[in-house]
Amino acid sequence: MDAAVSPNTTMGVLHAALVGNPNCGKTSLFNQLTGSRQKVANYAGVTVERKEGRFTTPQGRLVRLLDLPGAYSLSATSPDEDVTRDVCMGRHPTEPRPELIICVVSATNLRLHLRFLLELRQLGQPMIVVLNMMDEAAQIGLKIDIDGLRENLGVPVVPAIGVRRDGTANLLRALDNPLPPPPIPLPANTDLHAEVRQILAVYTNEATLKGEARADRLDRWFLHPVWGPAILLAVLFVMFQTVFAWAQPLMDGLQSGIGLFGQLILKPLPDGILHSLLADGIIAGAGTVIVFLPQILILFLWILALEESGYLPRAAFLLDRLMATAGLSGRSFIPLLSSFACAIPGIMAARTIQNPRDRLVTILIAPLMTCSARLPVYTLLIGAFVPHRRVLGILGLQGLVLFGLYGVAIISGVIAARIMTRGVKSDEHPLLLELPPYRRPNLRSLGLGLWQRAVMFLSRVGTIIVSLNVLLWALSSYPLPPPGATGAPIDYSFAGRIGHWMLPIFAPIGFNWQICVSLIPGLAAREVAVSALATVYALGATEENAADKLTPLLSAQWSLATAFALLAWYVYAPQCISTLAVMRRETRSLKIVLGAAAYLFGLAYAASFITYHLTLALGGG
Ligand SMILES: Nc1nc2c(ncn2[C@@H]2O[C@H](COP(=O)(O)OP(=O)(O)OP(=O)(O)O)[C@@H](O)[C@H]2O)c(=O)[nH]1
Ligand SMILES: [Mg+2]
Repeated sequence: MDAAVSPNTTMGVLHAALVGNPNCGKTSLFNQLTGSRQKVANYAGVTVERKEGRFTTPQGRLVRLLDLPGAYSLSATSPDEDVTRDVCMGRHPTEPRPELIICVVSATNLRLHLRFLLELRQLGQPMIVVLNMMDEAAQIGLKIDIDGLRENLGVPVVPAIGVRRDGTANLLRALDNPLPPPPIPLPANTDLHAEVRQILAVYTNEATLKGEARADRLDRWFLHPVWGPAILLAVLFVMFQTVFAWAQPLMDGLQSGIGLFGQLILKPLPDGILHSLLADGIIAGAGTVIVFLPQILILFLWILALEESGYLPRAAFLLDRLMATAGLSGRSFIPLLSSFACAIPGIMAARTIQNPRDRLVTILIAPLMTCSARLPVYTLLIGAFVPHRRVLGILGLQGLVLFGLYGVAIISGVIAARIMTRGVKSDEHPLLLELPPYRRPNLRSLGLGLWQRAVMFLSRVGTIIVSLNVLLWALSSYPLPPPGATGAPIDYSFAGRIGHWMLPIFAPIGFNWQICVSLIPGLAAREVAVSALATVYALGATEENAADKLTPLLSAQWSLATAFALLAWYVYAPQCISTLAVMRRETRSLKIVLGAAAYLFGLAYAASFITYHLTLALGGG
């Protein structure tokens, strides 16, 4: 291959960076090479910050590899692309200029991706070109003269398949060679577009490929002005129906498993502090939250499958009009959509938005998008208060209410954004959203994604949720009631007292003191509100195993108005501290964060107040 230069790097660590257009498979290659599990999805703008990994080539060369956000050019205009430009040009404050640029292009999208490749080539840095997605190129009959391309570009070119385990073999071999010499830059006034056309004509059979692409056929349905929105609505609808319908048997199984496990552990223990800690603090707390694992996984199964399918940017395109009503552009769609899993990646994904005003408004309304940690609270209350009934023969009422809660949150987000932007249309560039290819989700990566989610959820339960619950258990058990006291012991405890102190503030919106207590640990993680309720009710109850019966207990003790008011609270309340912390990091302003917390609390209080009194007036007392 090419002549060797800079032999010193063959001894030490080679410092390389993956650079290329969005969605060409950089992170997939990064994960394959380094064994990491960074997020991969089929739309532009998934990676928004640089990630580092290390690996060793077959010949034992140590490589430090950077995965960078995708970019369309080196004249970046959004915060995520800034990182890529700065690293490539050696201007990054903490990251030295990489010795080797691994330029990734999608073989199926050369017309777009080659332009950035030619721009990178002008940097005069050692470079290897990876032609990724060769499997899809083969499927559509696209042929590329790799040797010819290598000669034309003056840099090594290797084919790759980012989603196959052996798909990086050629790249690994190329990395074992001495560093290639830097390419000779084209004359400064070269028309890069003309150059791309020339390369395509000479080295590929692109012009001879016939027939309408599958994407165009599908887009005629999915982007149709009438069918498009109807399909989108149907997809979301089915999604929420299945969250209840498919999860129920699994949840019942888990519930009985946890019940049995509890009995097994608790039976030999005498009554006392240890028994109460285990039964009311840990098993009641963790058990009530773990039961929601199936629902969370079903929701994520949908999210992961949709992310891989290529449908999401189409949905963004359909909703561009709705976004314009809010004064935003379709570019805010993906950050907002990511917030349905969790607001934290959603707020970070706002880095892909160029316009600072749009970026800020998107960050401010991201917490209104229903994150998955709210699901346990929603389904606990829906399970307790909404009858398990069918509407119109096929639709489950519970799934319908859940769909409604998500809908209300989205509409509120649109209204809030409209107020913040004062309805002034965004001057963000018109939505030039790249429509990725449609792709059947890969079962292995779906399984892996779900596994990761399950591990994350369970480790959250095992760490933050259990510790907060044990703390709450202690606060709810001590101090012990004075001798001769007549009320329930929890009334005399710290938590009981705190709950009673908070009551005057929250009584007007229908909350009882138990709910007030659960709101505090819920600030750290929303699911804890559920486990906290379980603990507070278990300690307040006289019968055994009160925790298994949280659902019937709530439906017996709370009014419908209280339950609906709490649901309304959770639609709006800024419950999770980590979200506020990320907001602070991304906006670099405490004032903005405090403002966001204040507006969300205000909204939550007002919504609960209205819901409570409206339900009471309609006879839901
Ligand atoms: N069929 C096929 N799909 C691939 C290949 N490499 C990546 N993908 C898919 O392409 C999509 C994009 O992959 P990513 O690795 O997230 O792309 P990226 O370049 O990191 O994207 P950004 O972070 O947005 O810049 C995902 O759906 C991957 O599963 C490949 O070689 N073949
Ligand atoms: Mg990426």
